[in-house]
Amino acid sequence: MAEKIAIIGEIQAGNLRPITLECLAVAEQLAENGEIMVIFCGEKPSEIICQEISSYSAAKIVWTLLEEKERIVEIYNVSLQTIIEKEKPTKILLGNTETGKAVAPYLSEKLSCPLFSNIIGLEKKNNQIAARMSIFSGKLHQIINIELSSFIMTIKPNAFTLPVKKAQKKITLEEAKIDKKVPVFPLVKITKDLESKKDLIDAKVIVAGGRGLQNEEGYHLLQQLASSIGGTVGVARGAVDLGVADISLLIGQTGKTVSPDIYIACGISGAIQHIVGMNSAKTIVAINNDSHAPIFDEADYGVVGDIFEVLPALITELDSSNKE
Ligand SMILES: Cc1cc2nc3c(=O)[nH]c(=O)nc-3n(C[C@H](O)[C@H](O)[C@H](O)COP(=O)(O)OP(=O)(O)OC[C@H]3O[C@@H](n4cnc5c(N)ncnc54)[C@H](O)[C@@H]3O)c2cc1C
Repeated sequence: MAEKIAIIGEIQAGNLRPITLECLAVAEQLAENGEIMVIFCGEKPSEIICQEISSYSAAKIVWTLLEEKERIVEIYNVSLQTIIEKEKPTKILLGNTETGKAVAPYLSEKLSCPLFSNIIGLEKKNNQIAARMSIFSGKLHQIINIELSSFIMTIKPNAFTLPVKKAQKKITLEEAKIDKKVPVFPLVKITKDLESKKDLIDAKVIVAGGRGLQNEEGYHLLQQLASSIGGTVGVARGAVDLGVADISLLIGQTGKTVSPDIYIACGISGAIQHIVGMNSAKTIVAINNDSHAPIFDEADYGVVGDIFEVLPALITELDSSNKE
């Protein structure tokens, strides 16, 4: 059977999320000479996004529009199901993101298609696929041999290198018209998260703070450091409990899972519920006044010190080197 791989694309604030390209990297590994398509549910991809996708191996983009009041999981899932039932892909790839985690189990059940989630590595030999899966909140990796021709797979953000760009080619752009049903639970209101300008999940540099921030002044220092280094602010539970930061910035078991290139943990003890959300960061720097804090077991670089002394010094140093 010829491979036909569908990727569920994600657009945020008009930009293609890196996870969509990471799914393309996986699709290229799986497809060999098969067809790859990207499906966008919600908005029409811009010309720039179409051009970007056409530089990789995708041959087709299918999109469908959802009005703001229709952007709820119930309508989103049914719309995707309709497109997939028409396109009949052999494999479906999507990010292990908040969207992906809401869609993948639904599609798996409705299409009676097995789901492999949180994949961080892949090897294909003949017709057998060995997929590395991150399980138990990242504490273990499980390797599974897949001999099925059809499946759904969610890809952990930042686990795969982006595919190599090729010369742009012509790509088919097709709108899917879908009869949307009236939702059982209508949308009341969408509230925008004003604080986090960049999504934490896609951030390459994260400056995170915990209870050690102590007060608004500590949180302000964290924001200043983030701005000096071009990073995004995240927090551990202690900072939320202090009342200085919004829960939408929480990283960990009940918060977001992040995998940035650099993670700077300021006044965070390193409880397991926090660690599971950030331990796949490439480089971890910890600043804590307790040399025995468990966060130092995870850190590549550590500073034992008071954040009210270390952060101002770091900000001054960074700002002066930024000016040079
Ligand atoms: C079911 C469950 C789910 C949870 N989910 C999450 C989650 O998703 N994310 C999460 O973060 N937590 C989560 N928690 C809470 C978690 O167990 C910890 O309580 C929490 O991570 C601790 O946050 P913290 O590091 O900010 O605070 P603390 O543990 O209080 O640590 C503060 C640290 O700051 C240091 N410090 C204090 N003052 C200074 C200073 N001036 N300079 C430098 N260092 C200083 C201290 O030495 C200490 O190490 C969860 C807990 C449960 C039970």
